[in-house]
Amino acid sequence: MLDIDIQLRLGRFEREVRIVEDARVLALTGPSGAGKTSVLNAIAGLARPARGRIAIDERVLFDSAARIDVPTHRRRIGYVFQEPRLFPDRDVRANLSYGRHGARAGSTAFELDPVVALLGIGHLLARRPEHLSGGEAQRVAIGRALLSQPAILLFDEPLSALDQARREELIPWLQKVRDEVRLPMVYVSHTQDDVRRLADAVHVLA
Ligand SMILES: Nc1ncnc2c1ncn2[C@@H]1O[C@H](COP(=O)(O)OP(=O)(O)OP(=O)(O)O)[C@@H](O)[C@H]1O
Repeated sequence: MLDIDIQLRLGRFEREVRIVEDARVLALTGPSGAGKTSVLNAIAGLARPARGRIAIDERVLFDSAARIDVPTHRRRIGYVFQEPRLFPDRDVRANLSYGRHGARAGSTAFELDPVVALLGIGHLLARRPEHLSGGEAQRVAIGRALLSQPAILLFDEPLSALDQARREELIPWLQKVRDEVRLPMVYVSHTQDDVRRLADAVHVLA
C-alpha cells in the first residue's frame, strides 16, 4: 500500500501529489516535467517534499508534521534509473556486490545466486559494463537493486535509453522480476505499451 500526500517544490516547480494505491505494481505516467522523477526521489529520500507524508505498507518514511524523515539508506529502496549507472571499472560480480553495501545486516531476502539466476546474468559475471548490451546492463542494475534488500523497487523509465529491440528483450525480464520477487513497484514511464504490460494500476500526473 502506497500512501503519498506531499507538496513538491523544486525551484519554480510546485505541485501537490496525492497517491493512495493498493496495487502492488503502480505505473506513474504523465507528460515530461509533470514531476514523475521528483515523486520517486521523494519516496527514496533523495528530495525532501515541502510538506506532507509518505508511507509504504504502513511504514512512514516521511511526515513533516511528525518531523519524520527516514534517511535514504534506511528506507530500503531499490532504485533503477534510465541509465544503468554501473561502475565502469568493475566487473558485473563486483557491481552486484556493491548492492549489498546498502543492505542492513541480517536482512538477506535476496542472495547473489538466486538473483543472478532470476536475471539470467550468470554468464556475464566476469564482464565489465562496456561489454554489456544496454539491456544486459539494466538487468545487472536490477540485480544490484535487489541485493540491497529493498522493501520496494522504483523504476525511472528503465527502457527509455534502449532501442526498440532491446526494449522488447528487457520487458520479459521485468515481468519475471515483478512476478517472482513480489515486491511493491513504482514504475515511471511515458509509453503506454510497457505500462500496459507491466503495471496493475496507473496513476497519471497531469
Ligand atoms: N533540482 C531542481 N531545481 C529546479 N527545478 C527542478 C529540479 N529538478 C526538477 N525540476 C523541475 O521540476 C519539474 C519536474 O521534474 P521531474 O524530473 O520530476 O519531471 P518528470 O515528470 O520526471 O519529467 P521527465 O518525464 O521529463 O523525466 C520540472 O519542471 C523540472 O524542470
